[in-house]
Amino acid sequence: MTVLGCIADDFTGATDLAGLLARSGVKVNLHMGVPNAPPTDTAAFEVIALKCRTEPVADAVAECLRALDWLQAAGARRFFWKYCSTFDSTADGNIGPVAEALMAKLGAEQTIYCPAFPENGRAIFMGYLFVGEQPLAESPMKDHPLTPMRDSNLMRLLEPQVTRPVGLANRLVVEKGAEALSERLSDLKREGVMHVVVDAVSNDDLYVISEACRDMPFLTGGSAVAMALPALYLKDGTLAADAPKMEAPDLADGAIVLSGSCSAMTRAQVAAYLDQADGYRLDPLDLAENGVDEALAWLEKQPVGSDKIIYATAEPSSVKAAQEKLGVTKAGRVVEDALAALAVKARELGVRRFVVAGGETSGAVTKALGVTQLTIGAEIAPGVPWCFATSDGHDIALTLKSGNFGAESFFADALAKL
Ligand SMILES: Nc1ncnc2c1ncn2[C@@H]1O[C@H](COP(=O)(O)OP(=O)(O)OP(=O)(O)O)[C@@H](O)[C@H]1O
Ligand SMILES: O=C(O)[C@@H](O)C(=O)CO
Repeated sequence: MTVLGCIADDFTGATDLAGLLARSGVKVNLHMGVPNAPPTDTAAFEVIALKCRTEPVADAVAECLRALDWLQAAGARRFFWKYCSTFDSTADGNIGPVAEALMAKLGAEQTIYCPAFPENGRAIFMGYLFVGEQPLAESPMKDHPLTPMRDSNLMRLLEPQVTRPVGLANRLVVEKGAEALSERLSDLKREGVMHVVVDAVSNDDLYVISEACRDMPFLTGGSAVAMALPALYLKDGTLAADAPKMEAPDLADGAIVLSGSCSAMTRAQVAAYLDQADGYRLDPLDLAENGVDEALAWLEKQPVGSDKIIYATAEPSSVKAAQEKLGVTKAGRVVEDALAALAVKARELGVRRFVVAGGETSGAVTKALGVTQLTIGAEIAPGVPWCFATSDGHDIALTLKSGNFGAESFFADALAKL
């Protein structure tokens, strides 16, 4: 029986969530896109990865409603809407509009918003989101290529995205425990507050939130607020433990790193990996004019077993220059299309391990590889597991790294782990 049906707004976010849920030992199924076939052989936790973070609002809402239908058909009665731990969105959405549409369909009167992920330095205090020790809007997220985050206050970020009132359950309440939090949520509900931002600075806070909210029909947040749910459901017998961890299949040596993330952490990771690997830099302006042939030719010349990286990762000034010339959407698209084509070429050349950095990038690459379902393997860094899939009849391993996650040595760490 599916206990929790989850919808994630990008692919790295979905593997992050699936990896944290699987830490508990329960079975997690991860689908890339809404499956075409009706649910069969379902798991306690079903996660559907969408690529809707920066889609037009109406498209994102429609796709999430389709995902909800599928998850309901899988038997789920509780649902989780996973977005980024840095609340990546614009004033138009999509976090709020999707939440309101799913709530309307489910008849849910209230939900919580908790993007905190303490193991990765995301904390919420008095409704303000911090990245490490910096408020969100002072962190490198202010320069994100698609969703620059220029305010740190989650209530102010959410308000323009929803039609119903937004409130806060602050850390002073969470600190008092699950009962106090439940009371605060009930008080807010009586006042007509439908959308409640909940503070959390530690995993203990997240546990309290899970305890208080475990039976709400609809929850929203980053991955970490869902992490404690399996343990709670196991404890009260709602769930029996399975053995979900998949041993890595036997894979050939070939590996490649494909990076389309321009986050501060990915920039450091790319620089570190270039010390040991051969690299090819993609330039969006050149791609828009001349296409991807030169990069494909470079890839063909690399030995299949060598350490190699193809990256569009660039400093904010260079991203801005490309966006000014091409427009934000086209600059992103030429890079995503190129990395997708390069992934397919790499597979044709015998590469079987793919390390991909960036959520949009991961969406483009997995789509091009025809990957629709993944199983979860070992965790490389908090929120970044190895995943296994088949592509064109071959077993492959993929890790889809959220832009900001992992240590500086992440790419080498990932490949050393398989
Ligand atoms: N040099 C560049 N100039 C302009 N746009 C770029 C450049 N390099 C990458 N991009 C685009 O920037 C976007 C980066 O988004 P992506 O989601 O892949 O990374 P991220 O936001 O860092 O990761 P995450 O969503 O996991 O946090 C993509 O659309 C990518 O194509
Ligand atoms: O929550 C996060 O930070 C990540 O899982 C993510 O969504 C990155 O795109």
